[in-house]
Amino acid sequence: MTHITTPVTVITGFLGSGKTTLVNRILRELHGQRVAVIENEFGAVGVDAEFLVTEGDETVIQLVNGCLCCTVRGDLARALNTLSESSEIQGFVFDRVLIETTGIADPGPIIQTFLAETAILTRFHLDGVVTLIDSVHAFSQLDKIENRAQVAYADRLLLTKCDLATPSQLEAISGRLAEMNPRAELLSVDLHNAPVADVLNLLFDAHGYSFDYVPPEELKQLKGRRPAADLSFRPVAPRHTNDIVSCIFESNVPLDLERLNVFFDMAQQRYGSRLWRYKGIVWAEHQRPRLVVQGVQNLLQITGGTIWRAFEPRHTLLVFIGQAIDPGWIKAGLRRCEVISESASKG
Ligand SMILES: Nc1nc2c(ncn2[C@@H]2O[C@H](COP(=O)(O)OP(=O)(O)OP(=O)(O)O)[C@@H](O)[C@H]2O)c(=O)[nH]1
Repeated sequence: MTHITTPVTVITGFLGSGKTTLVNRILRELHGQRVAVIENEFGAVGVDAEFLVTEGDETVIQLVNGCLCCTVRGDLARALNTLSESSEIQGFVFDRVLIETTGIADPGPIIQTFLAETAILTRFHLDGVVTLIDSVHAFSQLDKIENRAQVAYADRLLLTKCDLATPSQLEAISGRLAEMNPRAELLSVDLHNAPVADVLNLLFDAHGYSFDYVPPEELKQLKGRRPAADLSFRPVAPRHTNDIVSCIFESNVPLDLERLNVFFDMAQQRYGSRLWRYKGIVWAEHQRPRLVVQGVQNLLQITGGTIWRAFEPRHTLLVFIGQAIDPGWIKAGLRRCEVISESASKG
C-alpha cells in the first residue's frame, strides 16, 4: 500500500518486554525498508543508546530532554521535522518511523501530538500504538497503573517471549488483556527467532488512527466477544482489571452532532486524563460521511470518513477505555444524543 504520508508506529511496553531487542533487530537486519527510529529514555538517557546501533539507511534520533511526557509535543514535532528535512536533502523518504518509549513512559502525549500538531500531518501519520508485553511476567507487571495505561492505548498488543511461556500462561494473559482492551489486536512472538520480516509485519499497518477508519475486523472481534443479546453497552469484566474500565456503545439510530460534542466536553471535564482512549465511528444526523472519533485524554478529533454506502447498515460504535470511568454515565450521556424519530418515540 502506498502512503502519501509516512506511517509512524509507537512502540511502548512493560519493562524488559523486548523493546530494545525488537528495535535493534529492525536496525541491524536486512528487510528492505528504510526505517527511522525516534527513541526516548525516561530518567536514564543514554543507557539504551549504547545498545542502539545506526547502520546503513536507518537513523536513530534521541529525544534527550528528559521526560517525554513533559516535552513530547514540541520535541517530537521537531524530531519529525528534522527527519523529513534530512531525508529531503539526501533525496529519499523513510518508509516507516518508529517511536520507542520506555516501560514507564506514558504514550498519551505522543499520541496527542498526532491529533494536535497538525503541521506534521502533511508528512506523517500515526499508524498505531504497539504495546509489548512480557508473556511470562505480565500478570505481576499489570499491578502498575502505567502498564495498564499502556494496554489501554494499544492498537496492537504484542506478547513477547512466547518461547518461554507455557500455553496456559499465554491463554491466561491473553484473556485478561482482551478484557482490558477489547479493541486491540492480540499477537504473540518470539523476538529472538521470528524472521525480521515477520517482526515488521507485527508492527505495521495497524491503521489505528486512519481517518477512513472502517473497522470490519474490529467489529467482528468486538461482536464475537460479546453475547448477542446485549450489543448495546457493557463494561468488560471490571473485577479482573482493577480499576480499568473498557466499554462499548452501539446505536442504530443517528446521533445529534451538537449534543455529541457537548457530551464529549462533559466526559473530558469529568474524567480528564483518566479517559485514556476513546474511538470509533458515528452515524450523525445530516452527515453524509461516517464520522471518525479519535480521542486521547482531553484531546478529541472528529473527522469525516467515507460516505455511507447505500446498502450499508448505518450505526454508531464507540469504545471507551479509562481508569475508573462510569459506563452507566457514558451510556446515559450517549443515549441522550440519539435522534429518535417522532413515530418511533410515539411507538
Ligand atoms: N526468550 C526470549 N527472550 C527475549 C524475547 N524478547 C526479549 N527477550 C530478552 O529479554 C530481555 C529484555 O529485553 P529488552 O529488549 O532489553 O527489553 P526492553 O523492553 O528494551 O527493556 P527496558 O528498556 O529495560 O524496558 C533481554 O535479555 C532479551 O534478550 C523473546 O521473545 N524471547
